Amino acid sequence: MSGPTTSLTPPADARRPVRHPDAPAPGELLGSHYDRCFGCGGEQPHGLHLETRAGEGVGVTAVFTVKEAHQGAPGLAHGGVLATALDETLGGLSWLLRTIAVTGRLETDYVRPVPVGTELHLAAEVTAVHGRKIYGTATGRIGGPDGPVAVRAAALFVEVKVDHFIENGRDEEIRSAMSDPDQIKVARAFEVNP
Ligand SMILES: CCCCCCCCCC(=O)SCCNC(=O)CCNC(=O)[C@H](O)C(C)(C)COP(=O)(O)OP(=O)(O)OC[C@H]1O[C@@H](n2cnc3c(N)ncnc32)[C@H](O)[C@@H]1OP(=O)(O)O
Repeated sequence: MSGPTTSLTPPADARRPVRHPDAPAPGELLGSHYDRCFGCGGEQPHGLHLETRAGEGVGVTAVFTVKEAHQGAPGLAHGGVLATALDETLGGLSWLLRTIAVTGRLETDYVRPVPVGTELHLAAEVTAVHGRKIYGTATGRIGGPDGPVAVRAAALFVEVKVDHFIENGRDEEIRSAMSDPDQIKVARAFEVNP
């Protein structure tokens, strides 16, 4: 069979994830990796404005407030928006490994409806690493970190170099990002072997 292995179960010889020694301290706000990001960008008016913090171990937490613009059914969050919130939270794990990685696969379970106005408390952790593959899980709870689980995800991220974005992104945004010293700083922070 050709094509990628799509299993979200880490292989038997996967290694335990290790928090990078220079990872942000537990509780520290990670900040946005790109200010126009739909998930976390402060300059993205249509975005989710997710704020993610480093957690203990190789974990992060985030809070997403479901707004009127995030509806699918009347008064309820759209499933795709919730998947985005999970994806973005899982993306924040890059800061703890100090590895740039993109989503290869994301599986989402929708456990209960999420009304507009809800504060969704998200938590994600890396569960295993195998070569360039980073396995993670995430949950979203209603109203607080111990609230009822509304959504769950399992994901496989694949490590990439900064070139992944330079080679594939639209020229206009790449040029703008490359001329922004803050953006260069973010990219450098992840480049363990520049
Ligand atoms: C600065 C931080 C930036 C963080 C951004 C966070 C934003 C939130 C997260 C996102 O939404 S990222 C955007 C959505 N994702 C993408 O746009 C990724 C699009 N896909 C790709 O670019 C490529 O398919 C990918 C980089 C994922 C893989 O291509 P490669 O050619 O680099 O990988 P390769 O085919 O060599 O596979 C490497 C390993 O990963 C496995 N793999 C690759 N794609 C997979 C997949 N889709 N599902 C499962 N496994 C996959 C593959 O089987 C293989 O496993 P083995 O090492 O065991 O052989």
